[in-house]
Amino acid sequence: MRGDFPKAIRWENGELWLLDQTRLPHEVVYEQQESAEQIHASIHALKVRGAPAIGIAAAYGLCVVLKPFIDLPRADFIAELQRQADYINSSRPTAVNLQWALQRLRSVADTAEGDSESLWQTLVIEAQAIHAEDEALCRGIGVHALPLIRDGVGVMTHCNAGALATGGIGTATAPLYLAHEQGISFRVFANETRPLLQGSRLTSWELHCAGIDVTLLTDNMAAQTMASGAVDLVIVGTDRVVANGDVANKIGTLGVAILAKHYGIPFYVACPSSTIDLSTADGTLIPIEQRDSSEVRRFGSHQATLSEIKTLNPAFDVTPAELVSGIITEKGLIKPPFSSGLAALFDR
Ligand SMILES: CSC[C@@H](O)[C@@H](O)C(=O)COP(=O)(O)O
Repeated sequence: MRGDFPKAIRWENGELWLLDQTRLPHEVVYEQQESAEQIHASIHALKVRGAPAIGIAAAYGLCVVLKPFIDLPRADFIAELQRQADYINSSRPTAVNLQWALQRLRSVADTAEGDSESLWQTLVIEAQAIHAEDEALCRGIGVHALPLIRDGVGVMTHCNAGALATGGIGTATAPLYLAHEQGISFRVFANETRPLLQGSRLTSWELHCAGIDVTLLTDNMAAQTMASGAVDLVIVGTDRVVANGDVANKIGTLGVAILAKHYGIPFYVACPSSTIDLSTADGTLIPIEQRDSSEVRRFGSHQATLSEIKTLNPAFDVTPAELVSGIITEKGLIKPPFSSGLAALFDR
């Protein structure tokens, strides 16, 4: 991946700047985030998106929001922290990294010594640690998934689990970037990902910028492409993996997994351990974000149907564990049955 590729999140001199991903690939514009309402809106509108990136942005965002309160007595500062964290956490329900990152800051506040100002500095250090760790976790995922990318393979992916969705080289894309660096020749099929087109606007753009051979498909071309024999494996990211190995990811992932099963193509999920939620037993308990109907009625900025037509717009679906061939984390590849392998990641 080229060093000058735009980063999703920049923390500079105590300021939070987010790349507005809704304008990609045509415009690269950063917006400074200055209030809780703005941060909430940026996450909800998918200006920053992808599970790890949402967590990082929320952690920095909480620091931005708390800065004006550093003169408060410590107990009042902590009360404000809890209130603002709850508010930012309500911006999107499915990606567990959002609550995970905010919980890390809450826990720091519970244990750190000192007045509100020094507590604020500690929160900033924790947010920076979350960001730096995510960069390392992406690379770790890439190292463990690299053996899957053999010379000549075709890889299908869905949505964007790339650099734009993380603090590093992405999750599903991490082995692709490493394989490309090593001169391995492979081909990527990026599903367009209706309704918000993360596959066409983001994944195909970021892989193309890196010089990776990427072919864009509309979502309804996935079956035919698999049937043609062009796809050797699927790798997707995830917003939440739960204790039994069920996987929530962008709407359409479940269909790709069912197709992969039909054609005997391995279906892998790549994620950092921060996306694993052992407190949720199975996928039926994962909250699925329902988004505004207007996103389905539109194609890009074009109104594609009548505004009175009813729609469905779940932003995510849940792929049952039995359709997943392996879960790749920074610690290695977990094979089914997943419950014990996932628990072992957390020494349980
Ligand atoms: C490494 S990101 C993994 C997932 O967050 C990604 O696949 C995804 O579904 C993103 O959805 P989005 O709605 O764009 O935030």
